[in-house]
Amino acid sequence: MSGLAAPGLEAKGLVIDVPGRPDGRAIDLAIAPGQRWGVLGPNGAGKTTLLHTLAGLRPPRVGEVRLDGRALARWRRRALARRLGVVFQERHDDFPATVRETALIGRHPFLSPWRQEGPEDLARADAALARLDLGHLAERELSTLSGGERQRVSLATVLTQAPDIWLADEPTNHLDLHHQVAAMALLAEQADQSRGVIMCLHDLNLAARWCSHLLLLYPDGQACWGPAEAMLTLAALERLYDQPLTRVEVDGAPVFVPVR
Ligand SMILES: Nc1ncnc2c1ncn2[C@@H]1O[C@H](COP(=O)(O)OP(=O)(O)OP(=O)(O)O)[C@@H](O)[C@H]1O
Repeated sequence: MSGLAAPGLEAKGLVIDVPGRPDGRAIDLAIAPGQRWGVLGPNGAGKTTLLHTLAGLRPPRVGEVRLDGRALARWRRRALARRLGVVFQERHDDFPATVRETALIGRHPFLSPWRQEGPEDLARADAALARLDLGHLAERELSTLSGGERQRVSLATVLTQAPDIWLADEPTNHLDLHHQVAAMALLAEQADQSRGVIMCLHDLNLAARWCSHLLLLYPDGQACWGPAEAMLTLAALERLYDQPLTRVEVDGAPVFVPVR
């Protein structure tokens, strides 16, 4: 399913629908194959709302989202589910399922209603679980996992799906340092395979290190976006978080440290 033809997923004059908030600035951007977009903003800025709107899970207030030039509203739900993969922030659906059964949900958009998963689907799920260091937990009930293990199952489920566009809501949530880097490396690898990636992040330094493009989302509906290096200015980030910062450089990449 890789090999997405440009322009990928596009926001056209998009205003997300955050109740009680002014429209602010309409968003116009394209998540092209190979790009790694990060969405930054304080709590409540609308990052999750934006991601869900881009995934077609909630309607925009104004404007539209297009995939391959066609409005999401004109896509069949199932066709969209094959192309867009969402890593949700926290899910506690908690209907009984093992880790492997959960990863296999990634194959559901590709199965006809009467068809069970086959050996190829199982192989994809097991490969994804192995990639996320979850092979030894494949038979475990999801409800027994730690927060970080659950987060890795969410990533493994979308990896099993292998969508053209990844929409990841805080993909490093609950992850230890090693697995944070592994998750970002996985998303970078997906982009390298001509997939589009957009992720909401709270960690400025992961964003600075791993994102090719950034969208800064302000709580009043204002927004700015562009190539990461152009967005990573001290003034813009301090205003975004209402927090004084210091900028240093490590291995040629900027690192932002909060000033106490
Ligand atoms: N159904 C709703 N009714 C009223 N307000 C809502 C509703 N859903 C979301 N909101 C509000 O919309 C705003 C944006 O929420 P959203 O979850 O998109 O923010 P976020 O940037 O992802 O935040 P966080 O960093 O805390 O995850 C928040 O202020 C939230 O309280």
